[in-house]
Amino acid sequence: MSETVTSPVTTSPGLLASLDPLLREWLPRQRWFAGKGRPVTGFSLVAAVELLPWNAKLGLLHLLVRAHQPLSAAPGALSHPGDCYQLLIGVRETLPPRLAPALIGHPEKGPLAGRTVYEALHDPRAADLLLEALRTGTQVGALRFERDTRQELREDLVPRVVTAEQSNSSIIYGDTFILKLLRRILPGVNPDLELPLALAHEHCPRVPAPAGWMVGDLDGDTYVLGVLQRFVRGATDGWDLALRELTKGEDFTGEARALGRATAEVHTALARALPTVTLGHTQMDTLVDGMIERLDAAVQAVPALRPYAPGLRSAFDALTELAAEGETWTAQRIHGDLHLGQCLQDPAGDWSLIDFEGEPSKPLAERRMPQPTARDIAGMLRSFDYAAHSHEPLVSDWADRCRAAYCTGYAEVSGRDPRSEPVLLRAYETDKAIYEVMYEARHRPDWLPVPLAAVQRLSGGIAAS
Ligand SMILES: Nc1ncnc2c1ncn2[C@@H]1O[C@H](COP(=O)(O)OP(=O)(O)O)[C@@H](O)[C@H]1O
Ligand SMILES: O=P(O)(O)O[C@H]1O[C@H](CO)[C@@H](O[C@H]2O[C@H](CO)[C@@H](O)[C@H](O)[C@H]2O)[C@H](O)[C@H]1O
Repeated sequence: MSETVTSPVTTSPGLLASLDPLLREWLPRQRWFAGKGRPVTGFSLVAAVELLPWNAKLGLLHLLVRAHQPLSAAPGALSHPGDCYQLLIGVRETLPPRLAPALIGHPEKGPLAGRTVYEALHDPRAADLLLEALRTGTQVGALRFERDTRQELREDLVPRVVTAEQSNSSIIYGDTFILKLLRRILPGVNPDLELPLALAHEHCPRVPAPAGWMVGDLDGDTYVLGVLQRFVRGATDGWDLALRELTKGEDFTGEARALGRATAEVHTALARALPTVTLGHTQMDTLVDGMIERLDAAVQAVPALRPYAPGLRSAFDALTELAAEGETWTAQRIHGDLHLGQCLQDPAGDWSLIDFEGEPSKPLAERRMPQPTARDIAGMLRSFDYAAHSHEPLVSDWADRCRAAYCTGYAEVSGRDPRSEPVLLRAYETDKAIYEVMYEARHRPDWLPVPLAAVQRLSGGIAAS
């Protein structure tokens, strides 16, 4: 039986006070929490909606809360209202054993005292309610659920939560749809909805079409909160597939070439759907300035980069020189964070690209700027290199062959071989490798040798093959 919203009531701030001590503990432990390393000192409520009344047998609260954190981890640093997060909080007397892992805690004060609160995504009744709200196009308080009525959305799809590590949280419905609930919420147009919608409009089959979306209307701003998308059934992601083929000693160039074709199909459709611009020397200088700033910051943070800095810098200077000589480039909307893990292969062998959110740490306006397609291509070239380096023993020419096949596939569809612009490609690959050095130093120090090996190669001036 499907759940429906019973009480479109905006909830009282007393509820947040009741949850506050529990959330301070729970939030920083979540994979998707962006403010790691700094304590949460409190919350302010941005919006709250009771999807089911909190004092009912099953209560369901939709909260947008701003976490207060000090700007640095230094003792005594002042706390500020920081990132805004989307939370779906269930309230029950007691939790059934199957929901025990979702426990947030037992509030001691305020209206929720004595009850049990938990992460409601894991509760099929809450998941059903979200699907039903999308199906029926419900509006409740500041929350608006919308759908593409051309796609059939059955009400009996059984939900299950995605347990893999991810930056947001997703629920799969009956292996037919997947709902991604964005966790760190920003006002404005979100490319994770904008680009798949634009691609669906262009009938691009390489990106699963959005079937529904969930937004919040707050103080004149719209916040994208969730996207329901066709689920690619039985899919394997490109990263897992590449590692599997490496282990078996199988050739991956056929897949790499197909991935190049898929990327070009998506780029071509995006260039049709959304504006493109020409980058002259002023615009290219601005892009290069960003690359140099990221290099400088990375050298400060990771001293192992220092010996390579001049060589890396030369990759950026070469681009500036070309721009000064009058060369121009086309920029368009791109994926923005493309790597093998963002590519899904279905059992028929067809590839789809997912996760158009861009780099989550960047502001939305920056993520939505037109950019050279070389940026996405460089991301994939780096990914083949990563895959080769995670295999023992290192198969030295595996990445080179995949990288070449990917570029060949890309050229077959787009008519432009990325290798014909080696200076641009080297600059973007260098920028990506520097980003990866920072990422690995922060999150996975064991992986640091992988981008550092690329840094060594790129600083020697060897362009992508
Ligand atoms: N349309 C889809 N079909 C099948 N699986 C998907 C789909 N979208 C996402 N997934 C799975 O969910 C995981 C997380 O999705 P993703 O969009 O990358 O989320 P996040 O932004 O949280 O990292 C992916 O790695 C993939 O395994
Ligand atoms: O998947 P996200 O969008 O959160 O991207 C971040 O994490 C990625 C790792 O999970 C990281 O990707 C790097 O490692 C991958 C292998 O694990 C490799 O395929 C990528 O090429 C490499 O960049 C990504 O950089 C980071 O933003």
